[in-house]
Amino acid sequence: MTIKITDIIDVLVMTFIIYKVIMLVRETRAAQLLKGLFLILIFSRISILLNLYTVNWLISSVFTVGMVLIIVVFQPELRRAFEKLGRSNSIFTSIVKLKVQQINFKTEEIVNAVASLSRQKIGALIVIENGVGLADIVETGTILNSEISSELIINLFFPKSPLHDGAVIIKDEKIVAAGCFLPLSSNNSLSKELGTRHRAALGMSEKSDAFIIVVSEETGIITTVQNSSISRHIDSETLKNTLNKLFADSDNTIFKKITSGDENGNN
Ligand SMILES: Nc1ncnc2c1ncn2[C@@H]1O[C@H](COP(=O)(O)OP(=O)(O)OP(=O)(O)O)[C@@H](O)[C@H]1O
Repeated sequence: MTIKITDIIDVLVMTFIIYKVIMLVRETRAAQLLKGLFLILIFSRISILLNLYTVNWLISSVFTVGMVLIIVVFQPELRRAFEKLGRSNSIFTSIVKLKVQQINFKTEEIVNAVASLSRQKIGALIVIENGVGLADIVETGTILNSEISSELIINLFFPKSPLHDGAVIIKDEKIVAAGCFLPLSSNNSLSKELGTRHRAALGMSEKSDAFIIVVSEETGIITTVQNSSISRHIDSETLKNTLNKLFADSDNTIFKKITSGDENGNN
């Protein structure tokens, strides 16, 4: 006798179904009943094997009527069991919620830091890594690998801080490095009022798909740069929406759909 792959699938599916049923009815009145049904099934098989036709007929009849009775008598338990089954994807939902929280937290910390730096007119250059790796840029600065926090970002750009010169690099949930040197753009059409900080941001975006935030030391104006495109006079709300979308997009497609609005359903 050869065992086919479908036989294995068959056994696995049945094992899974039985396991699920046991888990659903465990510690309910229905558990006792299931044991009873199981015994009746065994007796039914035995009666077939021993050719006890009348006994088998009786058992089959009891079984059929029993099935109807089960549905009537155990209606509340069955309802609860199906409700439980409906909630069984709650682990998945929790993971998604956690991911949304992470994104919201990260966005909030960055936006708060940028808003504060802008108010205080402290120059800043923040690079958020996207699809293209920035290991070579990270190497030019000081490795931090710290949790993202607005206080840390503000501190790093504080004029007297040893790492305030250069760019902060953010990757996933970490501030990877600070004081990094970015490639300067040689674009001649860049406005004359924008100096080397902005030129460095543009240069970085010409070489990668990173999202770059610049805070001007002179004016406090917030500028964002991505794919060689410069957006000036960005307010906190716009930055928040852009970052939420950026982080959601860089996550996998399942999270993408759900995180298009924040936890409360607004964006
Ligand atoms: N290649 C670079 N990589 C990273 N940071 C740079 C680079 N070039 C300049 N910077 C940062 O920019 C600062 C100088 O900013 P500068 O005033 O020239 O630029 P800016 O675009 O006019 O900005 P701001 O409006 O803040 O004055 C430096 O102190 C340094 O922190």
